[in-house]
Amino acid sequence: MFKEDSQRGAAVCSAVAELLSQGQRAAAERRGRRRTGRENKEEGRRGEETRLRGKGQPPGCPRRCADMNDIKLALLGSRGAGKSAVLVRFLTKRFIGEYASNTNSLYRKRLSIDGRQLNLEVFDPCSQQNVESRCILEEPVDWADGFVVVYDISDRLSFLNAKNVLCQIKEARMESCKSEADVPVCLVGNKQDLCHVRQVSEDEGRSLAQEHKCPFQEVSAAEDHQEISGLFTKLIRGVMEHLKHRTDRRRYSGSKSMVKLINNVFGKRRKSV
Ligand SMILES: Nc1nc2c(ncn2[C@@H]2O[C@H](COP(=O)(O)OP(=O)(O)OP(=O)(O)O)[C@@H](O)[C@H]2O)c(=O)[nH]1
Repeated sequence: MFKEDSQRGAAVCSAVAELLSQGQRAAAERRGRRRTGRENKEEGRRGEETRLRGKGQPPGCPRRCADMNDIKLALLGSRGAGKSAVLVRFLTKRFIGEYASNTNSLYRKRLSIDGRQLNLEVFDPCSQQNVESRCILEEPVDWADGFVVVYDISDRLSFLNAKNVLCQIKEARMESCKSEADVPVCLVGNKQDLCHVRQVSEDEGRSLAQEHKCPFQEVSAAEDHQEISGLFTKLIRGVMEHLKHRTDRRRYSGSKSMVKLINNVFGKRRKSV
């Protein structure tokens, strides 16, 4: 059981590290510096799908007005919790059933919320990669504006992982941006249709969300679209509000410490390359 827990923890760690490493490449592009051979190689390997667009401004600068319409979210959670299913339900209203687990995906969609045209990007990391080489962060990162943390109500370990992830996000935020409001996050208890084999009560989910002051919803990606849509819309509104009030995006140290903290929890040591 411990081994499985540690594997799941490693998977979450991998997801965050991958997210951060993508932000690192985007930050490098923004600074307009030449990328190293290693970065070019990695970029080529991952292909177009996960490539991020540079914004032409250095990390730490406030967003320009146009950028306020670019919303970036990331899904985090245990392997098999239903991250892809939840996301695809939101984006396409469909439930496909099986999703590729061995690739990272960056989904893009234009949508309108409260009369504003938004460019949404959602990063859905694969949680099965080798963690060893990925828990490394040495450059500024500036990517996700909000997080969706997903667990499976029929899998207690996935709930415990979600708890850890929420703590990491909070701690990293406090460390990097003391004066800033918490980063928008929502907690999703997926697979509500499996309530006959439930291992996590709805009250537990709700009280965890209250503890972290984030919205919570139990959903079934297999059966329902409305609740998932409502949850994402709420999160995106939160991100829009958050971006409006944010003038200083000092994610550098926060992102570094996020990886460090996650590594601490899951027993990984930082390495240099
Ligand atoms: N019964 C039920 N099954 C679901 C639901 N959502 C997802 N699943 C199933 O759970 C399995 C995992 O779903 P994914 O969306 O691939 O989970 P994931 O978190 O993206 O997994 P990784 O990509 O491996 O990290 C798939 O077989 C889905 O069909 C749900 O709401 N109800």
